[in-house]
Amino acid sequence: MSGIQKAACIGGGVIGGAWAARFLLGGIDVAMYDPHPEAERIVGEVLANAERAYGLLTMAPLPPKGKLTFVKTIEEAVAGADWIQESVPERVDLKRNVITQIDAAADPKALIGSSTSGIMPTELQRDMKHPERMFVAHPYNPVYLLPLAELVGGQKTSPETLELAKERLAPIGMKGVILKKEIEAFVGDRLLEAVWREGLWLIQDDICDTETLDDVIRYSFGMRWAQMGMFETYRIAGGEAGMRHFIAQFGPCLSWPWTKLTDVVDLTDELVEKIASQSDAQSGAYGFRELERIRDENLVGIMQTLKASNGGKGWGSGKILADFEKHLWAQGGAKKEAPDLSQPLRLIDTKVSAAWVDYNGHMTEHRYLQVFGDTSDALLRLIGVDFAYVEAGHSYYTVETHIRHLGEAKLGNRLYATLQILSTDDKRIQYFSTIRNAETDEIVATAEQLMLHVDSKAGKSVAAPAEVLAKLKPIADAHATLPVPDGVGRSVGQKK
Ligand SMILES: NC(=O)C1=CN([C@@H]2O[C@H](COP(=O)(O)OP(=O)(O)OC[C@H]3O[C@@H](n4cnc5c(N)ncnc54)[C@H](O)[C@@H]3O)[C@@H](O)[C@H]2O)C=CC1
Ligand SMILES: C[N+](C)(C)CC(=O)CC(=O)[O-]
Repeated sequence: MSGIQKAACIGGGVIGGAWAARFLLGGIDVAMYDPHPEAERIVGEVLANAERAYGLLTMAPLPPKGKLTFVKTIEEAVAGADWIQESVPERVDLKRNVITQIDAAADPKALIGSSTSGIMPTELQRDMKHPERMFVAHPYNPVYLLPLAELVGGQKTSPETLELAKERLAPIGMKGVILKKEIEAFVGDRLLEAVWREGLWLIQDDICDTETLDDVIRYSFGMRWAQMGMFETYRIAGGEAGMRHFIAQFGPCLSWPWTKLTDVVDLTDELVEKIASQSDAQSGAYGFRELERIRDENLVGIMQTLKASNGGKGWGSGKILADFEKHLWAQGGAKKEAPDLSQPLRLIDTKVSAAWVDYNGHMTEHRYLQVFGDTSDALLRLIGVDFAYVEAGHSYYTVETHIRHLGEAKLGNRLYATLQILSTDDKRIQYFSTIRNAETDEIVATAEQLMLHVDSKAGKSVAAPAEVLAKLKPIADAHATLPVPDGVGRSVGQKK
């Protein structure tokens, strides 16, 4: 995957700020131009929320954060950038002027994406000298979490540009979807606007208020849409007879008078006030950034669940997350220094996130196992048992775990985990992991575990190959000289 080396963001509001966060957390330096007097504060707040969300999203090693520079002109921003993202307000004249200015100053090979929600790229590239490298890269809010960018070319965009854009987005965890033709509002916003238009009528006509309308979405089809789209969902809704039956049954409803679809409600001051005050009653108890954080935690939870779906292969946005993590591990793993074998291996650094805390106000039981599991995975990667190894049909499975809870971990506590190998043979690894509070170094929990090397297709244990054992042996030999940790061999309820 050949990625972006340096990005420029022109416009740093809701979307430009979140693009910057996506780039920076992907390890890419960003030059930002936005004349707003508070641009630095606004982008800083978006970045803080994005960092918090990534901390919850993944244990994979993120690259060192890119450097963010605020500059005074478009020319300064685009200098040396190979991806330029325009995110200025949605006005054709303004966007066209800004894009023409970018075009004049940028390297002719740099890609120029526009965040526009609906303007055709042909309109935007009209006055450019190098229009072949300009396209729409329409993201979804929050750009740093939602992986999609609709890639739309105009009449003068080259097909190679769209393919290259797709390729460059992949290493930062994004999925570029190339549309076959340009159309106003692309695919996503055409669908969203149809739903929004109908929603506005339902409020205007006092059928429901904003809260009821949102409840209808989030308790029903909103949940479906997070994991399957419209057509896959309706295929299932057609029962055993599938899509043809679904269309035969529900297709005729489309011409019943259920909907006002193409009529646009008149957004009078009165209607705007009605919607705004209903929305205040619904969500006004939360501040804006607080609502963003709640949204981010929910999105993270959904993506993590989808990552575990489909027999662990990942599904939808969870598959994109799994692929992103593979990339991060491959990158981060390659840069790792040789481990210090003279002591237990420090393999995991993490933080207690809001989603990990239970009704007792501290880290809940199963998250300990998650940290210990991640520690085991880190050992496996160290000895060459990585994604490619597992995909090829072999792995290590955990067959026994004994966890002792010795301290408390509270929300936001930084933790680290070390691992000491106790014994090995060609099939088994017995080891002892310790989670400590990174600020106080106090032990929070320990786990003694046993893993077995398996042929996952045959479903039975087999000896690990020589190349894995060769990487394991020096660690096991070095750890055999360390004192046996306190707690090894303990059973439940046993006195010291
Ligand atoms: N807000 C959303 O949900 C989404 C917005 N978009 C698109 O992203 C673009 C930006 O929208 P938002 O971020 O929501 O707007 P915004 O109003 O939050 O941000 C626009 C930013 O552009 C800056 N700006 C104005 N003139 C400028 C110029 N000449 N050069 C550089 N910066 C300039 C403003 O100071 C402001 O910070 C629009 O094209 C919009 O359609 C796309 C997807 C979702
Ligand atoms: C409201 N909007 C048209 C700017 C929304 C988008 O373009 C995409 C999104 O994030 O919903």
